Amino acid sequence: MVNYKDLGLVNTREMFAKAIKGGYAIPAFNFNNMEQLQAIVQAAVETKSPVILQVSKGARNYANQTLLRYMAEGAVEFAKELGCAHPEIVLHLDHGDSFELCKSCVDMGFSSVMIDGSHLPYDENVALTKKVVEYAHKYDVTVEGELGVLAGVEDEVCAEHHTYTKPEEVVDFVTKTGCDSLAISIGTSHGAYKFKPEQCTVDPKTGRLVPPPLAFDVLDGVMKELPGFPIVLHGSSSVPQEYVEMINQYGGKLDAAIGIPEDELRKAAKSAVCKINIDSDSRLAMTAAIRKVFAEKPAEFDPRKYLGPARDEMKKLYMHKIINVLGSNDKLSC
Ligand SMILES: O=C(CO)COP(=O)(O)O
Ligand SMILES: O=C[C@H](O)COP(=O)(O)O
Ligand SMILES: [Zn+2]
Ligand SMILES: [Zn+2]
Repeated sequence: MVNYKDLGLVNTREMFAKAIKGGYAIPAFNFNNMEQLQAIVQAAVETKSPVILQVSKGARNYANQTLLRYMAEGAVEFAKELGCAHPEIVLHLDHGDSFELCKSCVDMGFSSVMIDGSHLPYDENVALTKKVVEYAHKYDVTVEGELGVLAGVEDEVCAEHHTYTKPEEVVDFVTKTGCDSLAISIGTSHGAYKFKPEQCTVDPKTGRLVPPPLAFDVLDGVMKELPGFPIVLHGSSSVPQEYVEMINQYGGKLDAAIGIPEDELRKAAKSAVCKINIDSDSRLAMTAAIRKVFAEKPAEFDPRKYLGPARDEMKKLYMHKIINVLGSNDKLSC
């Protein structure tokens, strides 16, 4: 049993309270490998931003949960070496799907866990979330629950349509479970194909596709029911078209990849939305940079020569999100 406090990590409680008050959102970036983690920490330190490091089930299968935990512990020391004496780093389980998984993360030093019972019948979601909260709170680990279902593939379940969160359920859910934050469904979804082209209009200036707006009325309804309660948005990559074009230019094939416009995320970040999840954009930045090196320097075979540029591109992306979209920069004294 390791407690996250001994690893220099923090939970989300104060972080979220400050973010809601300050009208910004904390970036929750997924990581699966060293280069992503380095880029996240470098970006957070350079912008003086708190940050949430997210580990998904896929990441655990790919990189091993224990190794990722030690990497996150190393991230705290790395941030200090980079000049931030008091970094605020959360190690969070993304889309936990069982009590046992959440418990094992709490026991190995995660400071925050998500229990995603959103695909279960309401009462089962309540019971499972409550059980995780009761365990996690014993160790001061914060818990994210979820109500409403995102369209697309989520937690190995595929939903064709969004089921928006019902504002009339949120007070009951939060009261019964005791969760610390709530992920909601308002039209975002996971991955790089969030909208079909036929759902979009065309911007006459750029010729690019503009997706339908998020259901801000649902978010407003939730905030009215739960004033000041921390809300989380999953599936919030914006799928920068520069990266899609770069990938396609250098031999990739991404057709009609469309994300959430950054203006909508900016608007959400100013509200009670205090955690915004971004994974796909980092994958796109990494892939674009690697493809460029492969295309331009076909004789290169030292991984550092393409993973290095990929790391730089991801860092640029993370800094952009922090400074220009979420507004979480300059929140640490360091
Ligand atoms: O929600 C996410 C992780 O939980 C990531 O969403 P994206 O696929 O939009 O990056
Ligand atoms: O929720 C989805 C995250 O982007 C994690 O994705 P993953 O399961 O492929 O690691
Ligand atoms: Zn879910
Ligand atoms: Zn998610």
